[in-house]
Amino acid sequence: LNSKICQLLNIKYPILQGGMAWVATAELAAAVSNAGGLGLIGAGHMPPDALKAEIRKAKKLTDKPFGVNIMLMSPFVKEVMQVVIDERVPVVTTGAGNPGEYIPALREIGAKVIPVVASVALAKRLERVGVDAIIAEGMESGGHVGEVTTMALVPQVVDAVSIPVIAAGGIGDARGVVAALALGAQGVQIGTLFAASSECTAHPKYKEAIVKAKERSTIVTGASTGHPVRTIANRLTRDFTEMEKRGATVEELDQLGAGKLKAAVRDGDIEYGSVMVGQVAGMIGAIRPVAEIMQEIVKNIPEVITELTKRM
Ligand SMILES: O=C(O)COc1ccc(-c2c[nH]c(CNC(=O)Nc3ncc(Sc4ccccn4)s3)n2)cc1
Repeated sequence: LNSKICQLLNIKYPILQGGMAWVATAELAAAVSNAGGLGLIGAGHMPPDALKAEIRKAKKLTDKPFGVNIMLMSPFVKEVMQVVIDERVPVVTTGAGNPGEYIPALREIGAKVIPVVASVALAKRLERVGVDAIIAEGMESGGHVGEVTTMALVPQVVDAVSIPVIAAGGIGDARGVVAALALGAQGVQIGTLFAASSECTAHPKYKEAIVKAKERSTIVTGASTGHPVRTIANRLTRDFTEMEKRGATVEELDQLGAGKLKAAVRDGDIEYGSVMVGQVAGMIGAIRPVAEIMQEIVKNIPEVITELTKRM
């Protein structure tokens, strides 16, 4: 399975692990990089020193390339960009915003910059400012989502830009990877499946919630705040939906959401926490080591393609 992404990022398989806030710590990122993909530390709302420590930990756990995902809504975005530059992190992905203003500084140190986008318009805007590739993320994914599905978004982004496109959202096995390649993507980004791994340091109750979830267990709330977020339906989403119906202000809703991702992922509060999980959770039946997850995907890709060609 060769792909421009493998050459661009110097990795064996064009499989990135989503840089999920609170979920994607150095242990998970290093395990995915050691397994031949690209691991990404999720900076989330981390202060700069915490991120530096995480990057140093990852450098001890793997000598393969790994990256950092910067959430552009973080109050520390400027400081963490500086940490990424000082630490010479080779790959930077960004989410929940437009990284345009940071691209010159990142390109200066030769970091590959790969923004996550949820629209063709943003993909075109960012190609123009010189990003290296685009992660087109469908609304099947967990966390902060756009409004277009992976199946519809990916081919339209592929047609709109000439830089490599990585598909994200709803990819849970080799069939999803082959489908993404068929849509014109050069690689995939996988979040929920890697969150359900042994090396992921999330709370066992958060991981158990992924294994128990079905394809209809998640709901998107917060559209009225401008940050629609996909999580497992629970008491928090019921309270959130109630408040939205009663016309709560954006501040009140953001107040309700604040700190709830940490509550779910770190403290295992899956009733009142924000259990950010994608729709592929329905096909995840167990927590497995990253190497096993990666090897099963890579082994099955040729079989999926052979099965397809037999039907031609
Ligand atoms: O159009 C523009 O200029 C920028 O607009 C954008 C709008 C959306 C996106 C986008 C969609 N998906 C992604 C990548 N995925 C994510 O960013 N997923 C996330 N999950 C949890 C996060 S923490 C958070 C964030 C908001 C509210 C509550 N918590 S961020 N980025 C990127 C840019």
